[in-house]
Order: sequence, then structure tokens, then C-alpha cells
Amino acid sequence: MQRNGFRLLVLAALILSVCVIGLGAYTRLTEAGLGCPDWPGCYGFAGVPKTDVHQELAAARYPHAPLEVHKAWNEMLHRYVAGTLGIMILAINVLAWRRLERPRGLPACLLVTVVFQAMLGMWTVTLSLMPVVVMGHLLGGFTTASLLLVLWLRLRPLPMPRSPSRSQLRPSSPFASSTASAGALSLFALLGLAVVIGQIALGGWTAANYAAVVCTQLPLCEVDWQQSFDSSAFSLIQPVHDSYQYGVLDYQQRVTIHVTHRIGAAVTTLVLLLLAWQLWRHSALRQLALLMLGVLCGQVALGITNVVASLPLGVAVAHNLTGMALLLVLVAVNVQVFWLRRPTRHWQGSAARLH
Ligand code: HEM
Repeated sequence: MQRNGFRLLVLAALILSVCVIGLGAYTRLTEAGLGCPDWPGCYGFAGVPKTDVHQELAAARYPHAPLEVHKAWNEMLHRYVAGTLGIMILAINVLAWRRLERPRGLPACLLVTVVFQAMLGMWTVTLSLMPVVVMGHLLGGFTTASLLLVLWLRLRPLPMPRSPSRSQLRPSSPFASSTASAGALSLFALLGLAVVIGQIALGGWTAANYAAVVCTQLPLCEVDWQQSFDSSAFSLIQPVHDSYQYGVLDYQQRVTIHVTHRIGAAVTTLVLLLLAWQLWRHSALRQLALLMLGVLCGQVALGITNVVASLPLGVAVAHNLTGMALLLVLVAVNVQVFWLRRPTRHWQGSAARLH
């Protein structure tokens, strides 16, 4: 397979990972996470039980989990598409090992991530939606998409130099005249990425603990949240319950989580505004700055709509996907800043790989 074909496969996997993440959010929000009480099959079958005989068998096997066909289909569709993504990532690894010039470290990381992600998918079911597993599964999905983006960016064709002389192999760096400003930009880019990851984890914790609708007013909450602040709400290991569906934390704990996510949104906005200002100072990075601000505005608007409209399904799925889009933009910003700061190393590495 040619370089372009390989890159296309990575792009297809990236697009599919976005679909898997969206389907995952839809499955959770339609309360279909336990649509099949077993894993990887559904009531002991490879697909959703269809015939009367199969449905009777399903009822006998899992008397405490009556079959709801539409929920089982949601869950199984998510698993089939996720399985296809796993196969594509395996294919990326096989193809990476067949050609010396292709990166192998990133595909290997992807394979490890997707295998772990499958295990988290299994635990989501077998541990009945334990919040730390649900949040971990969200973060694992976002990590898969991020790694695919980095791989896709890494494979992008490099402009050919006019002369093969070594000096001309160095593209001009927008940072050439200002090392200090480049350092500040790298720092802001990393800080922005860390803050967005933290905010996504907080959002995942809000969703996994069913804390979305405990505060319905803006900007923070109708109750005295400072009075009821309870740091135990963030304890990742919670007491054992038969099921965590609809949440096991008390009202105060849920308010604590919800309000922290909103405060996190304010901090994220501030940090990303500062990053946008830094990016704007470099003409090569202005488009990324605008994209980042646009996605941020959309995400904040969707978050507010979630609150004021009591979590409409479409808006909640969109809030999940836009959170992922924001992460991908931050990943792209960091990759771009990294490459622009190290043009020589990148080019030398690429040149070496080509021979
Ligand atoms: C600033 C950037 C923000 C990011 C990156 C972000 C990210 C996220 C993520 C990743 C989730 C988990 C979604 C899921 O599991 O399906 C989430 C949930 C949530 N977020 Fe945000 N969020 C942001 C801002 C906001 C704002 C401003 C609000 C409200 C004022 C808000 C309200 C919520 C609510 C209510 C949930 C729970 C939704 C559910 O249960 O499905 N978010 N957020």
C-alpha cells in the first residue's frame, strides 16, 4: 500500500473513532449501557436475540435483566462499530511493520489503547456502569481519536526542497527571531491541552455520576454550593453497589461535581483565550487559533443548553463530540507548535527514513 493509501486508512480510522465516540454517548444517554447484560455477546448470542425461542432463552439466562430490543441494538451497534475500529487499528499496525519508513511506535500505542478500551467496555457492563470505568472509557475513546490524529498529521506529505543541499532542507521557522515567545507558546499550548483534558475528565465524572441536572440555574447553582461542597465526590473508588445506573452519590456530592465542572469551564475558557492570543502572534497559527475559539464557544453554548433545557439527547451527544473536537484541536496545536519549533530534527528524521 502506498504512503497515501496508508494515510487514508488512518484518516478513515480517525473518522470511525469519532462515530464510535458519538455512538457511545448516545448509548449512555439512552440508558442502553446495560442493554446487553453480558460481554462481548448479548444474552449469550452473537447478536440481539430475535426469534421467540432466543428471547425465551435470554429471559431464562438473565431473569433480572429483561430484554429491551432497542436498547440491546444500541449497545450492540456500538460494539460492532468499535470492533471494526479495532480491526482497522490492527491493520494499521500490520501495514506499519511492512514498510521501514512508516512510524511504528504510535500504531503500537494505539493498539494497546484500543485493547484496554475493549476491556473498559467489558467492565462497563460487568461492573454495572461503575463511574470510574465509565469515565475511563470516555477518556480512552478520546485518547484513541487523539493518537489517530497525531499519526495522521505525522504522515502528512512534506514539501519538497528545491535543492537537495542540507541547508535548504530547513523550512523557515516562524519562531526564528523569537526563542522566548516560542517557549511561552509551547508552554501555553501544553497548559491548554492539560486544562482541556482535566475539563473533559470532569465532564465525564459529571455524566457518569448522573450530576447533569442537579443545578438548573446559571451561572453556578441555585443551592449554596459552597456550604454543601463535599470533596469525597471526587473519590474514584466508590462503595460497591449492585448497579451504578442513575448514580449512587447523594445530592450534595452531585452538586459539588456539577459546580466544579462549571468552574472548570471558566478556567478552560480563560486559559484558551490566553493561548489564542499567543497563537495569534504567529501568522502560521492564526487559523488554528480561530478554530479553537469557535469550538470553545460552541462547547460552552452546548453546555449551557444542557443545563437550561435539562439535557436534551441531541445536545448532550453534541456536547460530548464537541468536547472531543476541542481536544483534537488542542492536540493539533501542540503538534504544530512542536514541529515548527523543531523543523530541522523533523526533516532530518524524515530524510533518514526515506533512504
Ligand atoms: C469549556 C469547555 C467544556 C468542555 C471541554 C466540556 C466537556 C464535557 C464532557 C467531555 C462531558 C462528558 C460528556 C459525556 O460523557 O457524554 C461533559 C458533560 C457535561 N457538561 Fe461540559 N464541558 C465544557 C463546558 C461546559 C459548560 C459551560 C457547561 C454548563 C454551563 C457544561 C455542562 C455539562 C453537563 C451538564 C454535563 C453532563 C452531561 C451528561 O450527563 O451527558 N459543560 N462536558
